[in-house]
Amino acid sequence: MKEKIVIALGGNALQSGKGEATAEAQLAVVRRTCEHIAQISERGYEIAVVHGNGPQVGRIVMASEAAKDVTPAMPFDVCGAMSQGYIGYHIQQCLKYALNKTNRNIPVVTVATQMIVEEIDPAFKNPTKPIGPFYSEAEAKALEEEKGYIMKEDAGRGYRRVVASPLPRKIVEIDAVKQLWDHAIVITCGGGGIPVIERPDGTLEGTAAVIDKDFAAELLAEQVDADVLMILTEVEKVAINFNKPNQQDLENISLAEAAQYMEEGHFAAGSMLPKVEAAMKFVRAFPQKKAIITSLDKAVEALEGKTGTVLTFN
Ligand SMILES: Nc1ncnc2c1ncn2[C@@H]1O[C@H](COP(=O)(O)OP(=O)(O)O)[C@@H](O)[C@H]1O
Ligand SMILES: NC(=O)OP(=O)(O)O
Repeated sequence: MKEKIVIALGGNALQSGKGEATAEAQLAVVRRTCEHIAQISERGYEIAVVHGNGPQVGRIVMASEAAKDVTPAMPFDVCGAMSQGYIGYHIQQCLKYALNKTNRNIPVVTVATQMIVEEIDPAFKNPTKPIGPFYSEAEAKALEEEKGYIMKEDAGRGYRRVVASPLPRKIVEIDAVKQLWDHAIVITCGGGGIPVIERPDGTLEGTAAVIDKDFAAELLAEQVDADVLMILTEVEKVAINFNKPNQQDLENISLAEAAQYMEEGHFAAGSMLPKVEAAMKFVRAFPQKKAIITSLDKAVEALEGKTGTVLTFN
């Protein structure tokens, strides 16, 4: 039986390091990303793809607000849905092309995916998720005053707007994803899913937030009984003492070791921490399975056990 893998794509899979925001720039990066995903598919894995959307949804919100004199501004959840649509479209187009090059006619489909979050999630009172472009400190202060945004420094890279990032609780379209699984590569839970709150009468209501895509990918991996949760980012391995002279890259780590390093503060909040937390949650739920954190270009090698940080229960 083919192994199932849920792949979470980090920011560098969608945008160049310079963060150029045009659709053309994104398409060029996605083209390269999809070559790697096609290679994974070629190795015989069944795949679902989850992608981030922080920069994209931030820019859609900005564009929508800037155009409000011409056309009504879109609510935040709708902007999230738009980001799923255009990122999914780019991945569909490029992945299909990459698969066809190896004569593998596998359908690729994006599911606009809603994710139930809890209205009482404390994240709504403590926004942490960076979205949109980077700003200088002075620009950030001006935006706080002008627009009431909450701006925070993002891992030494500049200031960004932050929004609430509640935990994903339930994938609304999970039955559709499961049915599609045997027939297609499914792009789902994009941007962590469109955050919705379930009312007592069963209706769903979109809310202003951006869910962490690594946590969403983990939930998906649990729900589809995936064999591997693979989180792809910029670094080949997770490290302790990251960016310090005594940095040490981690290869195979147990749940207990990961917990200890986390406790010691080795993983930066908002960047590596959610990835390690998602990986830990997956192996806690499925002690026989593994989570891999590595870079896009090392994904195939990591699946062959040659590199990456591999987290297992023991
Ligand atoms: N302990 C660590 N080990 C490795 N990378 C780390 C660590 N702490 C922080 N990082 C940084 O976190 C980044 C990944 O987070 P981020 O860029 O936010 O993710 P994404 O790939 O999902 O966009 C890495 O590229 C690295 O710069
Ligand atoms: N939604 C989400 O996690 O996006 P980023 O990966 O771009 O932060």
